[in-house]
This record gives sequence, C-alpha cells and structure tokens, in this order.
Amino acid sequence: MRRFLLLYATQQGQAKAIAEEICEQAVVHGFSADLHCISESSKYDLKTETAPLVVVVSTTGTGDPPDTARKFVKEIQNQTLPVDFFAHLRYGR
Ligand SMILES: Cc1cc2nc3c(=O)[nH]c(=O)nc-3n(C[C@H](O)[C@H](O)[C@H](O)COP(=O)(O)O)c2cc1C
Repeated sequence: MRRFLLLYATQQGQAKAIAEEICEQAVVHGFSADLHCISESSKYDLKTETAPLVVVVSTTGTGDPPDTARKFVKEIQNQTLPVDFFAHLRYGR
C-alpha cells in the first residue's frame, strides 16, 4: 500500500472527523495513512518525511490556528529556518 502522512489540527472536532474519513477512504483506494494530531510531534518527522503529507486544519478566532497547531505554526514560521527546509515535502492542505 502506498503510504502518506495525514496530520490534523482541530478546535472542535470537525477537522479530526474529516481526517479520519480521509484515513478510511485511503484504505479503500489502496493507500495507507499515518494519522496523527499535529501536536503529536514525536510521532512524525517532517524533516525526514518522504511520503506525501496531507494536513487538515481548521481556523478559529480570526483566522487563527487551533490550539493544538500553535506550536507547529510557530515552528514553521521560524525566520531562521533555511528557505528550502521543507522543499522535499509534497503536501496538500
Ligand atoms: C469561534 C469561531 C471562530 C471561527 N473563525 C473562523 C475564521 O476566522 N475563519 C474561518 O475560515 N473559519 C472560522 N470558523 C469556522 C471553523 O473553521 C469551522 O467551524 C470549522 O468547521 C471548525 O473546525 P474544527 O471543529 O476542526 O475546529 C470559526 C468558528 C468558530 C466557532
């Protein structure tokens, strides 16, 4: 089965439900999704990830990320990261 990484960030559960549906449908279509909340950073490593990445994230407040995504957003907004830091990633959101 072709694997991909599936991350979600949710405030009220909708993004998680959508990610779980994608995970179920993936199997039907011959894919295997590794599903994690985006805050579970010990369970995935985007620096070394070679499989496609799908991110399901809701917005809250005034276009703010869910609480579970705040750390992730802060990390990828780090201005000291090289411009090609995530250049290897194939991702959709
Ligand atoms: C308090 C609140 C603020 C919201 N703010 C935004 C927003 O700024 N932009 C947007 O596109 N959607 C906004 N929404 C809509 C949510 O993104 C939408 O309800 C989504 O399905 C929630 O997903 P979740 O259950 O994964 O948190 C907001 C919803 C709530 C309840």
